[in-house]
Amino acid sequence: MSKSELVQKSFEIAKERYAAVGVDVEQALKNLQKLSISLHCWQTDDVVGFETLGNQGGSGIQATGNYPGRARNIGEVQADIEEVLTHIGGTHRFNLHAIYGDFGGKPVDRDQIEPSHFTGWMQWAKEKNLKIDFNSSSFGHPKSGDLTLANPDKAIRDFWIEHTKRSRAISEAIGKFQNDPCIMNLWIHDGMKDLTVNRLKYRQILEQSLDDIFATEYKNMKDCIESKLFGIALESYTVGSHDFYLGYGAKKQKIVTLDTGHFHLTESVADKISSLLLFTPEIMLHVSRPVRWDSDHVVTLNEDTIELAREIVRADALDRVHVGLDFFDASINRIGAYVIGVRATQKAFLQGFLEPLAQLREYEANGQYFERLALLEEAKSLPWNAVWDYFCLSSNVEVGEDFIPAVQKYEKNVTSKRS
Ligand SMILES: C[C@H](O)[C@H](O)[C@@H](O)C(=O)CO
Ligand SMILES: [Mn+2]
Repeated sequence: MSKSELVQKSFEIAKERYAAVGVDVEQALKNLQKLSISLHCWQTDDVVGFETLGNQGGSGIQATGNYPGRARNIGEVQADIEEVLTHIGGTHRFNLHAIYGDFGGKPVDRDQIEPSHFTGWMQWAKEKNLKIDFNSSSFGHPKSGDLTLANPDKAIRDFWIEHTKRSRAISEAIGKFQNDPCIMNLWIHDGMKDLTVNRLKYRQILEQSLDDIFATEYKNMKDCIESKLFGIALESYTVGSHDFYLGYGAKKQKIVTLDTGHFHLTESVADKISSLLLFTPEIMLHVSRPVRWDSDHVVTLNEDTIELAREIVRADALDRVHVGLDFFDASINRIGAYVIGVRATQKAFLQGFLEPLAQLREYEANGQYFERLALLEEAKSLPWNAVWDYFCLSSNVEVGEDFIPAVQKYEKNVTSKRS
């Protein structure tokens, strides 16, 4: 029997097995097909970008590793993303940072960026059937320091306010061009290495900066605000903490971004979904994998990711949740990193779509908690992977580990030749 016949046969059996617990597999496949994941540009080149002045690094984040083949220009980022797309089913988005503009070799400072620096990206994305999301970039610049939008120094603060306003205008232009809202994320590293006696003051300044930035209403972009627990060399205090942005988001109806690497390791990000859905308009996710800290490891199919996906499906909130990735591992094949991360995220959602929810909820309503736990446990080993293989087969992408040689081939022919 050929591999595809085997996949087909296993799928038919899985379908029956799932039907027995009240799950419609065809519907689950449709849902998975609709799940659009925003591929972050920064795994291609270790968050360096293409500014002529150069990204200085630092500002609380750090890509570690020196695996060969980093993308060195826009053409290489695009080629790498195109390669990634050949290994994943579904239709996806592309998440661009402001430092990845096409600056034509000119020194364009961050308070000077314009939509014209991103028209090439828009054109490319249209050709590749991708929608673009956007991010302001406040890190890795001579004016980044420890404080940007929360800086008491008006000149520095105004520089970053201008950058962020321009990032919103660029997002608006992108959204208009692609006839689909561009989701713009705002993350700043602002904080203190050591103890501060001015926690309130910096947060007051940040609130004022955000009010100024968000004063212009746009129709074709949506604002997201991303908190963080701490950054490297900014361990004692983060101005934009989760409480801060949760409060701001609820008050001003902004989208709160949940980066799964930005919380205490024993904190459940999945548990936050239902609360945010009640008080904020939508949710943006940065799916990541923290190992001991916000290490930005490649997403894998672990308990945290599965539980996060399940909570979104259980809340029937896919139309209010934007799923993006955020990892940057420079120690392994970067294209492989994307493929593993996207596929793991898709698998997690597929498991959510295949959950025997009606039966579980019936048990819960009846107070049958043994039965609920038993079915939750059994559901883990229902043949979801047969459905996954079928999704890959019918999406014309490699089934199972077959993507490994395909990624190796691109490495041999393309990325290994980059110096
Ligand atoms: C490069 C991204 O903006 C960055 O990863 C941010 O989203 C973040 O998570 C910082 O830790
Ligand atoms: Mn993030």
